[in-house]
Amino acid sequence: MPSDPSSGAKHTAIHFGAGNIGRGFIGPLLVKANFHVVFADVNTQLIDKINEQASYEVHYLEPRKPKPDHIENFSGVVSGSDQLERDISEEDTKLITTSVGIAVLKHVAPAIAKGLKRRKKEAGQSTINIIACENGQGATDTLKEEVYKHLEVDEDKKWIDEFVGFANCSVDRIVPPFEPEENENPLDVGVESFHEWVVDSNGLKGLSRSTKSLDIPGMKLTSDLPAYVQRKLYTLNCGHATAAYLGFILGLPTIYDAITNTSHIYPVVLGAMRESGAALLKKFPGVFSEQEHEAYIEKTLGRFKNSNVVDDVTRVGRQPLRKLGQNERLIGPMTSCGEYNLPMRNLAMGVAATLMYRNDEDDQAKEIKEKVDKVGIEKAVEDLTGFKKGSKEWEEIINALNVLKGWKEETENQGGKMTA
Ligand SMILES: NC(=O)C1=CN([C@@H]2O[C@H](COP(=O)(O)OP(=O)(O)OC[C@H]3O[C@@H](n4cnc5c(N)ncnc54)[C@H](O)[C@@H]3O)[C@@H](O)[C@H]2O)C=CC1
Ligand SMILES: O=P(O)(O)OC[C@H]1O[C@](O)(CO)[C@@H](O)[C@@H]1O
Repeated sequence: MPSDPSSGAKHTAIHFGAGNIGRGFIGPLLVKANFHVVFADVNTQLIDKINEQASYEVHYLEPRKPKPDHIENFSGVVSGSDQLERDISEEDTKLITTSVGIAVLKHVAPAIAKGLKRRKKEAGQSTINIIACENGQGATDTLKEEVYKHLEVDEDKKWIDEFVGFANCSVDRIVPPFEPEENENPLDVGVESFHEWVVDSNGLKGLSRSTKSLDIPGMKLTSDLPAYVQRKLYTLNCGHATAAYLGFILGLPTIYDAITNTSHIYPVVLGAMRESGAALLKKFPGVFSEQEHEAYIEKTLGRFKNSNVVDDVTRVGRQPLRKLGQNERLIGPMTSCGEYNLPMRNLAMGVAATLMYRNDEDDQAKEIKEKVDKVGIEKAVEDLTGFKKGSKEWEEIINALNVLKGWKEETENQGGKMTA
C-alpha cells in the first residue's frame, strides 16, 4: 500500500515480522520518521488485526510509567501475497526491514526478490534500502545472499546492485511478549525505554546529501558496524543468555529473578561481560574506551534489573543451539578471549549452563539433551562448541560444568529454587 497523502506520510516502509520488535521498536520508529509502515507477516490473524485497528499503544515497562506512544499510520499485508509484491514495486516504498528471526530470512527472500524484479520494471531508477534487524552478525548479508538466489537474470542482479542498498545493523531493545488487558488493543506492546539501532552506512544507498543519512531519528549510522554488533551481541546478549541459563539451573523463572541472585548469578554475568569486553577492546582498538565500555556494562545490567520487564528465562534462552553458534553471543566472546590469551572463566560458565539447559518445549534444547545422552558430555562439548578436547576453552567449560553440578545440587536441596 503506497503512503496515503492525507496521512502526511512521506514514504512507505515494509517491515517483515509484526511481532515484538516489529511492533515495539522498528515499526514505531519508522512511523515517527513519517513513514507509512506496512507490516508483512505470515500470521494472517495478526494481519487482520493490524488492518482492523487504526492505532495501537507502545507501553513503557519502566518504574515511572511514561505515557505510552500512540502509533498510527500502518497497515498489514500477508507475507508472500501479490499485494506485497505490488507494495515492494511502488516507487514510494523506500525501505524494507525485517525482524522475523535470522533463520526465517530465507523464507522472506523469495517475496523480496519478486517485488524487486517488478520494481525494476515499474519504478525504474528509484533506490530502496533493505535492513535485516535480527540478532546476529551479518543478517542483511545473509538476506542478500538469499534474495540473489531467486534472481535468474543478470540484468536483475545488475539493477539491484545499482539501486538496492543492503545494510547490516545492530538492533537493541528488550521487548518481551505483552499480554494486553481485556479492554486493551491486541496490537499493544510493552517495551523498555532504551533502544539502539545502529546501521552500516556503507551499505545504504540514496543518503540525503545534506545530512548524509536517511533522516530517520533513532537510526544511528556508523562505518564501524562490526564493533557495534559485537559490543551488543557479545555483551548484552551474552550477559542476558548467561543469566537465563544460570537462572534455569537455580530454578528462577525470570531474568529479574536471575540477575538479582547476588550469591551466584550476578557476579558470573558481570564477569562474563567484562571478560568479553576485554577482548572487544583489543579487537576494535579506538572505537570504545575502557570507561565507555564499563558504563555500557553497567547500563546493561541496569536494564536486566528492571522489575517492570517480566522476561522469562525460556524466552531469552530460546533456541540454545543457535546461541552456541561460532559467531554468536556465547562462543564468539570465548573465541576472542582465546585469541588474546585473556581470562574466560565466567564466559565458560555461560556455555556450560547452556549445555545443561533442559526444556521439552524448545526443540534445540531437546537436541542438546539428546546429544549429551548419546555421546557423553566431553564429546558433546567438542561437538556443540567447536572447542577441541584439551584446548583451554574446552577445559574451562568442563570445569564450569562441575561447578554448575554443585549449584544444581544446592538448588535441589533448597526445594528446586535458589533465592539470592
Ligand atoms: N524481542 C526482542 O527483545 C528482540 C528481538 N530481536 C530480534 O528480532 C527478531 C524478531 O524477534 P521478536 O520480535 O522477539 O520475535 P516475534 O516472534 O515476536 O516476531 C517475529 C514475527 O515474525 C513473523 N514471521 C515468521 N515467519 C515470517 C515470514 N516468513 N514472513 C513474515 N513474517 C514472519 C512471526 O509471525 C512473528 O509475528 C529476532 O531476530 C530477534 O533476535 C532483537 C533485539 C531484541
Ligand atoms: O532473539 P534472540 O536472539 O533469541 O535473543 C533474545 C535476546 O535479544 C534481546 O531481545 C535484546 O536484544 C534480548 O531480549 C534477548 O537477550
